[in-house]
Amino acid sequence: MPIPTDEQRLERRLKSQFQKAMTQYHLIEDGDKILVALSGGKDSLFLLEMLGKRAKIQRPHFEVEAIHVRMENIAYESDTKYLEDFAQSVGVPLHVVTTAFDPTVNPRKPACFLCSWNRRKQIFNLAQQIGCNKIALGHHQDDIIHTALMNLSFQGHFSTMPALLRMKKMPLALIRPLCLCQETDIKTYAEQHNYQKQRKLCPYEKDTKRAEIADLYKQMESINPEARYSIWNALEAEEKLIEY
Ligand SMILES: Nc1ncnc2c1ncn2[C@@H]1O[C@H](COP(=O)(O)OP(=O)(O)OP(=O)(O)O)[C@@H](O)[C@H]1O
Repeated sequence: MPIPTDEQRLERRLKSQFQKAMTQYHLIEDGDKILVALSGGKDSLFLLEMLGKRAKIQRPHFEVEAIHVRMENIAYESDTKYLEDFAQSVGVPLHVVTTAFDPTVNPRKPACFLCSWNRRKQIFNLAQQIGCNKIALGHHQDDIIHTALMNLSFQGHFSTMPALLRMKKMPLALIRPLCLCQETDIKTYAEQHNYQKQRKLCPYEKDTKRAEIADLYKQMESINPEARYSIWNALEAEEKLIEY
């Protein structure tokens, strides 16, 4: 048997982590209709590719559509044509929705909050309109760990963005199928597969606290290369990864 190349090993690892997340956190069931939230970044592109390809396999049988939300008043240059072609190449219909928000209406709410609130609203509305029961987001394991450290440092509780979150007020669940994948692996995969980078020009984007926490986490990993697994096991043990 030929020895697999680094590229093949990476692809196998990512696929098996994706598969493991699906079963371990009960992310996908037969008959699901999933709406992938596609920002155009490497993570949600990779998520779309994985779900699009997985949907072609017999069991579980599920359908996939995607949404990309464009914020009219933010100079976030997403190449819509590229996203449409990408979605088509993995056999997923893409909905492009354009919206806007007024940052002056409620000056006490930061622009980032208003922007993401509006984006979420569009995603939830479309999911319900087209009969989706799940929304898939492109957060990976590093995002989930950073959020846990943020909540611990600033909110005074141990919690994070769960892999599966069933909404209480509507028949919808949020899923994060990349929750076991590491950011560096997705980045390398995206480079190997020539994913096109989207240019972000958001004037409001300066979440310095999150960037500082990401640096802190790097330091933790340099002290203990197993820190990732330790934090993840703690989240598992405290049942923070599935919310019914
Ligand atoms: N404009 C958008 N349209 C649709 N979904 C979005 C949009 N922006 C973000 N999302 C969803 O929210 C997730 C987290 O958003 P975030 O801004 O942290 O990601 P990103 O760094 O822009 O891109 P990505 O996570 O895709 O690499 C994305 O992975 C995606 O699923």
